[in-house]
Amino acid sequence: MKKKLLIINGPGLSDLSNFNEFGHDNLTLEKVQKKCLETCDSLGISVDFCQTDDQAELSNYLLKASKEFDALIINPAAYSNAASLDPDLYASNIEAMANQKKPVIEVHIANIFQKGVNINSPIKASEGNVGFVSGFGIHSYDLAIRAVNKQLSQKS
Ligand SMILES: O=C1C[C@@](O)(C(=O)O)C[C@@H](O)[C@@H]1O
Repeated sequence: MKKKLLIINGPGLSDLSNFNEFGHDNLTLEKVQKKCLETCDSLGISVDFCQTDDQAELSNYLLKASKEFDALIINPAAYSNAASLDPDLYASNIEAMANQKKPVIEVHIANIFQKGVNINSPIKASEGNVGFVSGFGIHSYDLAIRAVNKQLSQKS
């Protein structure tokens, strides 16, 4: 049976035009989605790709991830530094995945540690299997999918 991957995109990511100034020209979420679907297809992974600006919806997706999916890739976007996000809610769902040894990768289009980028901090989880890819534009997602695929194939 095909492994199931959920890719969640957080608030603001429906419009990627502000990435032009970081050299990721003309990037759109549709292009990112297309690339992800192609990569998953070539690796034999089934994928759901979603975006939300709403915290409640995001936590529903996270709950779904740990119950119904084998792996999660998440771009938390503004939530990685927003004071409004409940960090326990976020961390507990991520850890629910990690506790089941399901790979989780946080991705960012931009390098969030780059000078001039607002201060962000990556997911903090106590379990292993949580990775991080940042700064490679559309390729951040591609790299994350390939890493997830490796981890999933080592498990089976
Ligand atoms: O919304 C975003 C996008 C982002 O997550 C990225 O993909 O590069 C980086 C964050 O700093 C920013 O708040």
